[in-house]
Amino acid sequence: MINFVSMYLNKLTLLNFKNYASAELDLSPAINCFVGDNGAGKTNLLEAVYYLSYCKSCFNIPDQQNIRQDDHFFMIDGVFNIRDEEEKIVCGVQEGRKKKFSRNKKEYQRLSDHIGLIPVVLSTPSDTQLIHDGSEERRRLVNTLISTHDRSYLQKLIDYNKALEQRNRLLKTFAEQNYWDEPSLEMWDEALYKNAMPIFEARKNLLEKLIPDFQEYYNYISGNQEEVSLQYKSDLFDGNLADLLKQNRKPDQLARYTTKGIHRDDLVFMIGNRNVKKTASQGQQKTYLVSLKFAQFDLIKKTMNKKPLLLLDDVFDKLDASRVERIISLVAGDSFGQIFITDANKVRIDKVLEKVTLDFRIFSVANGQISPVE
Ligand SMILES: Nc1ncnc2c1ncn2[C@@H]1O[C@H](COP(=O)(O)OP(=O)(O)OP(=O)(O)O)[C@@H](O)[C@H]1O
Repeated sequence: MINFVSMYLNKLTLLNFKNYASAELDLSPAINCFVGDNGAGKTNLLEAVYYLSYCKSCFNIPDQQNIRQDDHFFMIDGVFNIRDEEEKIVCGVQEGRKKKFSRNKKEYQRLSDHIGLIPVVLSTPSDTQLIHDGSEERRRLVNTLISTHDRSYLQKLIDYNKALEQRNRLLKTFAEQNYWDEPSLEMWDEALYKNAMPIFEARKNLLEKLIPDFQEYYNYISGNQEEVSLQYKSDLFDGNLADLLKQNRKPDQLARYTTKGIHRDDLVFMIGNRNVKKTASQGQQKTYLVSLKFAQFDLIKKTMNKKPLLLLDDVFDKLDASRVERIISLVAGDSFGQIFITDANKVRIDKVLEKVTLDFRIFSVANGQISPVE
């Protein structure tokens, strides 16, 4: 049996963070539920926990915008229990100053040194962007997942993107000035295909691990109602990039950009033989995305030997009662660690928790005030 590193957030203190002037929470090591009306500040609490893990907002909101309106700084203070030791993580942002991030009062010189200490997985309604937005969103997910355990991956991606930018610039110049210079193009080809192959292999490996777990979760949550698939699409399945670039000189010349490569990679989300984006119901889309997050959770758990904190924002909305029940039976089992759940529907949360045997705490959230529900 694997012994995962024990890890949970014991106490969370906020000062001037979003709609919280000040708040202090003593948390359960198992399940924590935040209930309250729309706009009360439930998601803001999950965002604060996310900050303590990734040193930034989960919604790409600039730090300064998270300072409470009319205030000049915010502070998020988390007391964790990691391997039975107390660890204090503090994030402070002051207007016009560099963000400060510390562990046990020692300030980090590089925020990247902190990433990985406390992994979290967040499921939020805005995950639907993965389905509805362009392929860049889906590549970002894959890149984030790989870079959590492969530090060299991001550098290869940066090098690839730099070469791609230069090559595209060259193709544009050729077209505008009506000439063609094969050797200077070949120089960038080499930088592209050298980096493309390991990136392609890393993505292929990741998806080979992720897809079976994802399908298993989807089947379980949906009660085996639908068959799902997730497919990795890449030009590199058609041959190596060196050959593809050579074969596509003419299309590149006409398009004025590089038409083949891993910058075009995508994930195809299907239920049965239908594309999720076009035909899946909101509940099916939700099930798809939540299953993907759970598979992501398993992957991080296996690679880092830690159970990430699981943040479930409004996860039950749009799901029928049996799907809700199966999700809760999953997260309240042994496989998961500390969980944070938000819901605007208190009745649903009470019902969901009826069968839970783990320790849980419910907090009522209203206008940036939090109170434990006895
Ligand atoms: N910098 C800020 N200063 C003050 N208030 C802010 C700031 N940023 C966001 N808010 C407020 O936080 C509230 C949104 O909180 P949050 O998204 O956590 O709500 P919620 O309880 O999750 O709602 P829902 O159920 O609709 O998802 C809004 O009222 C918003 O105005």
